[in-house]
Amino acid sequence: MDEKMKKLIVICGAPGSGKTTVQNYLLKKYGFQRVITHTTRQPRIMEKNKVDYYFESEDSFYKNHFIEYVEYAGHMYGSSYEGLELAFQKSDTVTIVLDTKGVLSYKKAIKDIQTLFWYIKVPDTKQISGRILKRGESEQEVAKRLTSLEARRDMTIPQKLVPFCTVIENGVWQNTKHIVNQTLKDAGFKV
Ligand SMILES: Nc1nc2c(ncn2[C@@H]2O[C@H](COP(=O)(O)OP(=O)(O)O)[C@@H](O)[C@H]2O)c(=O)[nH]1
Ligand SMILES: Nc1ncnc2c1ncn2[C@@H]1O[C@H](COP(=O)(O)OP(=O)(O)O)[C@@H](O)[C@H]1O
Repeated sequence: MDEKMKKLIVICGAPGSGKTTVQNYLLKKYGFQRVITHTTRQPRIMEKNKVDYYFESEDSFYKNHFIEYVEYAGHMYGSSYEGLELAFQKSDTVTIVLDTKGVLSYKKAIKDIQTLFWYIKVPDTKQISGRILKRGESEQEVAKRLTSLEARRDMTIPQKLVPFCTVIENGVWQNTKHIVNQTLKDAGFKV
């Protein structure tokens, strides 16, 4: 594929802010592909291996060729060169969900691809735990993730991301869809 055709949308934000919901909207409405990343955490009820993540053991995780990897709330997460390549084989625009630390590493590593960076923000953070609980996780699990150092860091946009990251407010979903469409349009995507 011509490198100039390739486009990447990097999505970050707090747990439960709607990163996956926004990504799924992009896949459904625009036919973009998602970059599947790797994790050592257990799959949630509806999650499937090789669709939502490559679910890895502590050993198999380190066998991948990572662009970057992080520890987040006690589990490992990493994005591989293979995952990115596979997504680009299927579409010239792909999206990836990362934590905010991974965004900085990714930005440094991937320089030849036109990239949009989005930080998903919930206007009222009190809504977050309610939204996550609807996803079917236990209250204990949700509490552990939300109180982690990484989740607290990602609850607001880190200063280093401000110069290049577009903040997408995810309050009422109907409005979010318009914001996403408009943001793509502003970036020169045909919508
Ligand atoms: N740096 C990095 N972060 C990742 C990767 N894959 C997922 N994440 C992030 O890891 C964090 C935890 O993800 P997850 O367990 O799915 O929880 P969620 O944010 O509540 O949906 C989120 O901030 C994801 O964006 C990766 O490959 N690299
Ligand atoms: N605008 C919204 N209004 C209400 N619920 C939402 C909205 N956006 C996402 N959700 C719900 O919030 C929960 C967390 O969203 P999700 O996309 O899984 O978050 P993340 O990937 O950031 O952890 C899901 O149950 C999802 O259906």
